[in-house]
Amino acid sequence: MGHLITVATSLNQWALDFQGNFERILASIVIAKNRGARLRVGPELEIPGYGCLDHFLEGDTVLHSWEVLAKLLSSEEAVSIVCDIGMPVVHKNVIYNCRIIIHDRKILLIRPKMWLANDGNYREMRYFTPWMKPRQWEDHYLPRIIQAVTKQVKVPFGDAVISTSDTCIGVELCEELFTPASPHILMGLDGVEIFTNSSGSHHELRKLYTRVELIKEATLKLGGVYLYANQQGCDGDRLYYDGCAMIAVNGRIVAQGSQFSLNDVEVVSATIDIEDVRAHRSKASRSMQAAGAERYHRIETSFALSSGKFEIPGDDTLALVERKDFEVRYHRPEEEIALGPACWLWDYLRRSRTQGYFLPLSGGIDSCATAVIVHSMCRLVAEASNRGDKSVIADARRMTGEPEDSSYIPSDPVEFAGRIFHSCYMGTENSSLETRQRAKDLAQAIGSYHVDLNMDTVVSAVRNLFAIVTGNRPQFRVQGGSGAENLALQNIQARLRMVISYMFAQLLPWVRGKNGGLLVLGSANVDESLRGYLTKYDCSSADINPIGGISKTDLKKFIAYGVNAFNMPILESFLNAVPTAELEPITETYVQSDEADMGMTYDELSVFGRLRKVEKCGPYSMFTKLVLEWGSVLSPVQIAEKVKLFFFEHARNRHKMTTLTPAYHAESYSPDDNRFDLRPFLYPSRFPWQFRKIDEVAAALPDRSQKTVDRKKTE
Ligand SMILES: Nc1ncnc2c1ncn2[C@@H]1O[C@H](COP(=O)(O)OP(=O)(O)OC[C@H]2O[C@@H]([n+]3cccc(C(=O)O)c3)[C@H](O)[C@@H]2O)[C@@H](O)[C@H]1O
Ligand SMILES: Nc1ncnc2c1ncn2[C@@H]1O[C@H](COP(=O)(O)OP(=O)(O)OP(=O)(O)O)[C@@H](O)[C@H]1O
Ligand SMILES: NC(=O)CC[C@H](N)C(=O)O
Repeated sequence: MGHLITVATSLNQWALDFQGNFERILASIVIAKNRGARLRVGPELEIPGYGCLDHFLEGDTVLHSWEVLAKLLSSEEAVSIVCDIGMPVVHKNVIYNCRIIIHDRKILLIRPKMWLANDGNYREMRYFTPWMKPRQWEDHYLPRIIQAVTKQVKVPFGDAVISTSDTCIGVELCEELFTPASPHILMGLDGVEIFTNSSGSHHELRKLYTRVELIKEATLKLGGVYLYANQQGCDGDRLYYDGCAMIAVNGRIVAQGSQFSLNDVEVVSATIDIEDVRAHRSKASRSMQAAGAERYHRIETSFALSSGKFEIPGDDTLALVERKDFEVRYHRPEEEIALGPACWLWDYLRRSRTQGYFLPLSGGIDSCATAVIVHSMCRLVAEASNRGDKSVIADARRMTGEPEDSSYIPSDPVEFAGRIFHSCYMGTENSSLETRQRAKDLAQAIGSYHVDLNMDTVVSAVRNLFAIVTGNRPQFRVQGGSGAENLALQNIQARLRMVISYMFAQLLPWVRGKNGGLLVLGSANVDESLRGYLTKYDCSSADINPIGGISKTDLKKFIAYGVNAFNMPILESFLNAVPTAELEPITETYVQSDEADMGMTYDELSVFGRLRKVEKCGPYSMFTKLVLEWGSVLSPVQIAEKVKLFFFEHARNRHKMTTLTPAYHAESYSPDDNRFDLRPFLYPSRFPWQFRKIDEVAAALPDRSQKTVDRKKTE
């Protein structure tokens, strides 16, 4: 038998955008056929989009999905190729997450998902029921709109495989690859040689390694071809699906698509010799297991994926012949921050049909990181436009108010930023020249339309109003005011910045002679949110936040990376600056620093954050873990004090998380998503029971910190 040309796709689907989703699926089929492929695999639930969430419970979503499938089945494009397409199907009144395998205007098989994703962001059990009958199938009676096209009344529904005249294809859905007893194992032992995997898998920093290892492992022991398709882009929520379609053969990745890209449709192909799979499987131990394996029902078809005779691939496909030396590309976490949130911001902007972004730019690290991510977005737009990407150019023209047929091409990221990105420094008498200048310099390097204003009159107006109404004039601490007065005077500055931001975001396009409005960007990072070190309804309240799921430690590394990657020396000065909110008057003896104010360093805060979110520690288990981690530098009693402070602040400020801005989901934990982080927001924040236990254990433990320091001194 000859070579097989196989493809896997990444599609930028959008939940409930049936028209757009249909067009992208069709475009991917056309590209696959042009490459000579006879099997096309698409992402999970690609017809309605993976992220429909509770809309999966609406009959409309299933109805419109069938309508789209009917159009695909009747299209010329989808003839002479096997297509594996995803949508929800109601079978005997139960909703399943399905793959529909079609060929030449017929449905061959509907394969429901058997192991659903239900952790963290995944809530498939809320909408779907898993298929509970392994290796069994039954008749599914088709809706009449499909019967009219396929002339079939009923089709097989269940856990079966497809037998072509040259090989056997088995279907796997996303999470099924992640389970210990994946379906591909039994299917492979029963002679399935090609596995398709249709995924709706989202980006988290450093996650690609897991996915790649699982795909390699799936075919290393078993032998086989694995076609991995995934959604790509922001489909209407915090998640960014990070594409990276892949093809693996016998434990090696032989083709890989982009992880982050502005492409709407990407098709990854490889030409494979199926004999390699057979050779890989000729092992006695594997044969013993295969001989005793349970059988799968085969849906028999007479078409073939290969030509049936040996032939040298043509010049156009030769380049795709599986390469033994292919190396998987991984991005460093800093690059992931530069690219993932940037692509997400682009999809959000074009899909919301707004005219750009507005960012309160303070001269500090967090809003700087947000600005650099917008810069990265502008670079991606310029690269795509310079490559001639029509859809990116059309979107850019629309959002900048250029006519559709104008000659405008956003080929320069700085010029483009000048049109769609607006930054604003909102100074008060407490602001320093340094932060103001840093904000200005950064805005200049990025090209944003920058506003530098003073808002003291606004702050004084509110302060005066309060004094007139109550007869009391609050003072800062350095002026003799109480803690409550000091805090209220700080918070009003921070909170007024939010109000001013929305005014400017709404009207800056008008000032510049354009229509529409801007989206306000927030820049509270995950650690500060967990600790509650922010003012409720200050600039942490915005429309969307690209860095809300990212820790301060990772953001600092990202800015350091940006110095060279984006050729921006100005970023150095952000890294070297002492973080301060500049909300209080500075005197010769009093300089406010965030770390002193918080009672912990940002590095310590990131460790608390990791233990709280990833390792799911309560106060006591965090204390015991940190005694092991920090015991050589801090005494158990010192660690106990820090842990108690963190939990006290976390609990006391938890109410702020109920109003945090929706943020790009970057780690396994999203502080802002209240569907995701189900916890109360009124806590006994002094945790008397828990803290007493920590104190008792800390007092009884030996202090090893001093000994280590002494030993170091003598070394
Ligand atoms: N249990 C509860 N449930 C629901 N709501 C509750 C609540 N307790 C207070 N509240 C509400 O929350 C308000 C208090 O919260 P909030 O107004 O945020 O004020 P608060 O947390 O008291 O102060 C803000 C903190 O953030 C710090 N900050 C501000 C700005 C920038 C930076 C920085 O450098 O990054 C730091 C500032 O130094 C201070 O420590 C109360 O007035 C009340 O309205
Ligand atoms: N002077 C300012 N001008 C414009 N925006 C500001 C100013 N000060 C604060 N902001 C906005 O409020 C947010 C929170 O301010 P805060 O002082 O708490 O800094 P932060 O959380 O450490 O962030 P950053 O590192 O950006 O300063 C900032 O990220 C910024 O968007
Ligand atoms: N849609 C799914 O089944 C995704 C689940 C899988 N664990 C992932 O993160 O990719």
